[in-house]
Amino acid sequence: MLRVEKLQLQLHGKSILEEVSFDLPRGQTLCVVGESGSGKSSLLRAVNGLMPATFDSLMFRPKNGPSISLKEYWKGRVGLPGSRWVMQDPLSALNPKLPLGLSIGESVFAQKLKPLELKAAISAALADVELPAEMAKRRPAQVSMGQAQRACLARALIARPDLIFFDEPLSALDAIVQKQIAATMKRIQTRFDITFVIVTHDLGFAAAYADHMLVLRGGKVEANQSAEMFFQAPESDYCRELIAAAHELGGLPETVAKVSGSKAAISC
Ligand SMILES: Nc1ncnc2c1ncn2[C@@H]1O[C@H](COP(=O)(O)OP(=O)(O)OP(=O)(O)O)[C@@H](O)[C@H]1O
Repeated sequence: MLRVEKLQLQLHGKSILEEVSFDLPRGQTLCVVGESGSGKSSLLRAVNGLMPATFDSLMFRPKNGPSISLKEYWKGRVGLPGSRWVMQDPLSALNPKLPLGLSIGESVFAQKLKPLELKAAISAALADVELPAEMAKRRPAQVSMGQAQRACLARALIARPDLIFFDEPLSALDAIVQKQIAATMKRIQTRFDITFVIVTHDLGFAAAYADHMLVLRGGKVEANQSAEMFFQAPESDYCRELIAAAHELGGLPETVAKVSGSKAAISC
């Protein structure tokens, strides 16, 4: 549903992304990993037309329509039709002055729902992310970080997106809440047939979650593989080293086979 061929991004004369390609089928998850500064967030922005990238081809196929060439679509607009974002820090993503219900409802204001319909849609979105309807009245300062991130998920979900971009969605949360929200994400992905692109530093999460892996290093692709192949037979020494390091730190499940690392240097 999202195919990117040879995307290049230069900012102020510096190469940020070089020949990045991937092809993500509908309903699946691409995890984008790589050390800090490798270009993960820039890739999400570039794929949404928010940065001046060049590419051979960038095609997006919404659920109920033919493929769209984003080069054409972006004449006069940005973003991908039917997509939403969930960011790393839920508290800065939500308006502190607005009750959560209004922040969630903002996503569908353009649909001009009647007040009762809007209220029902907000309650349903909250229920989808396992929050009670009364949360709609609370402001961000009156909820936990995990509840705030669930509200951000509800804000994305209420618009019934085809695709959600996540930028480090769990990194502001403790391990138990991470696990619970990851389970909610998986459930809503299956239920609503949504495609996910997730930037993460957490290889353990990627091992449990990804269908495809895109590993960036210094703006270049180190691996573009199915997750199964990536964890069994990674494409480069650097990726072997990443997996070995995650094993050493106890960040990968035992079911992921150990691969022997090389001497590739990893910085964070
Ligand atoms: N607007 C910008 N202008 C100039 N350089 C930028 C801009 N945005 C990002 N960069 C540079 O692009 C490179 C990649 O940054 P990016 O934020 O995409 O990395 P990242 O992999 O997402 O890092 P992190 O994991 O720390 O968030 C960095 O060298 C960064 O300084």
